[in-house]
Amino acid sequence: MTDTLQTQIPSLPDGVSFAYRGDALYCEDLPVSELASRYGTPLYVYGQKAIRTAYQEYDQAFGEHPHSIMYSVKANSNLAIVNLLARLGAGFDVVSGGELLRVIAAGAEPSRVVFSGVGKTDAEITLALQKGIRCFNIESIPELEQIASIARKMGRRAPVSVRVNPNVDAKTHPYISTGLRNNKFGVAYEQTLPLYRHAAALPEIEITGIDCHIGSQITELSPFKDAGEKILDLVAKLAEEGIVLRHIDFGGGLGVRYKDETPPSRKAFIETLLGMLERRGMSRLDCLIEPGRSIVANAGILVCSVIRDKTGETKNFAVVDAAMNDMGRPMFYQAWMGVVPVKIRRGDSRCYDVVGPICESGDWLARQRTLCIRQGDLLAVTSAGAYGMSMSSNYNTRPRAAEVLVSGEQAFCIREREKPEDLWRLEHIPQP
Ligand SMILES: Cc1ncc(COP(=O)(O)O)c(C=O)c1O
Ligand SMILES: N[C@@H](CCCC[NH3+])C(=O)O
Repeated sequence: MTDTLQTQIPSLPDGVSFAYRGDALYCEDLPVSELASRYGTPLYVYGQKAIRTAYQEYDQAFGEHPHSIMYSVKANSNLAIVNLLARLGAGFDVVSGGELLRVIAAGAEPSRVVFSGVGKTDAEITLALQKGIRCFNIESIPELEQIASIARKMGRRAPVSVRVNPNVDAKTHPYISTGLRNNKFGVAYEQTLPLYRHAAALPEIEITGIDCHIGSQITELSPFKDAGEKILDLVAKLAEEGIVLRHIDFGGGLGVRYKDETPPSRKAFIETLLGMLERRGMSRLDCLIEPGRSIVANAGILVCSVIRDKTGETKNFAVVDAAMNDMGRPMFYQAWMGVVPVKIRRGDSRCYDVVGPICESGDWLARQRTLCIRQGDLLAVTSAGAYGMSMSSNYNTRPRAAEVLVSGEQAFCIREREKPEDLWRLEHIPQP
């Protein structure tokens, strides 16, 4: 039962905002244990320095090349994080009217927003036209017709860029792969040129660019190169026909280290994109990217408390107060998330499955981890800044966690912990 003596400092995926000082985990200049006692658990903690650094690495890698970094809001849509990125100069990739209103509420300019998604409703298209977004990334021919018809009625011209499905394997989890022919996303490669020709003939449509996004958590450059070259072939063919684009949007998708992945650096990723443009003499094109995970994943942790140390017949369970409703990635994608102690304990360690209190066997955060813990100890799920809080739910009437943004020695509560009564606030009992 007793394994090894846990004395080593666990490795963290990215040391920008999070590091151990002695035995204690810190977010920038604050001990995470102090944040947990101040705000309770489960608690999302984000380091602003990691977000800032990631954004600036992208920005600097572009050098003088005209570019826009359109942060993909779905990764982490907290107003404070969107606001921080807006102040750094980011634009935004949104996929719903809600996300559009959210970025405007956070202080972003609608003219710096691109709107992606296969199912934009009439109400969302109307809202986006009223607000004056930078462009729609259109994903089908019927969507083009619908946007044109709404723009006509409003007496507007709609800026559009076509999201192309290049039929390229992103070599990632099938649920987060989006650029294969059988995925629902984008316009089929072969249909793209006829669609542009048709769009160019519509007076309500203003063609601005071309777009592709082939998936998420991509850890090699080759899928980006394969997709990029195919898109640039289209740009060249369009130019021959007199359809001149202003921008090319290579989408997001750059992976991060959760465990031992070695994704390309942000710099290498951008150099690859710019290299492709230069080789084709297309350097005048404004270059857009839509990163989400690679800006926020390693800028956040999810702090939880051990409720029970439950020794099973065949397994030990560390039952914690965070669950699949707080962090769904393990359940959705069998994703490996790091789990580290907030204060390192010296002593005998055992092998645990780290699980939540929800009534589902899929409610696990990590499996087979060697930990030295006691009831009441704090653990941190690492790399939790992306697709954590933004995918959370209230399943089992569990109030969502609080969120805190740390800057040096200062912590700011950027979302209060929900109260149970918040959860039924919109519900009504019919009168008998
Ligand atoms: C259209 C679009 N752009 C950008 C992103 C951001 O992807 P990532 O978080 O992998 O950078 C996504 C999500 O995969 C997306 O669907
Ligand atoms: N939710 C996914 C990423 C999806 C990207 C959306 N296009 C994840 O947690 O890995």
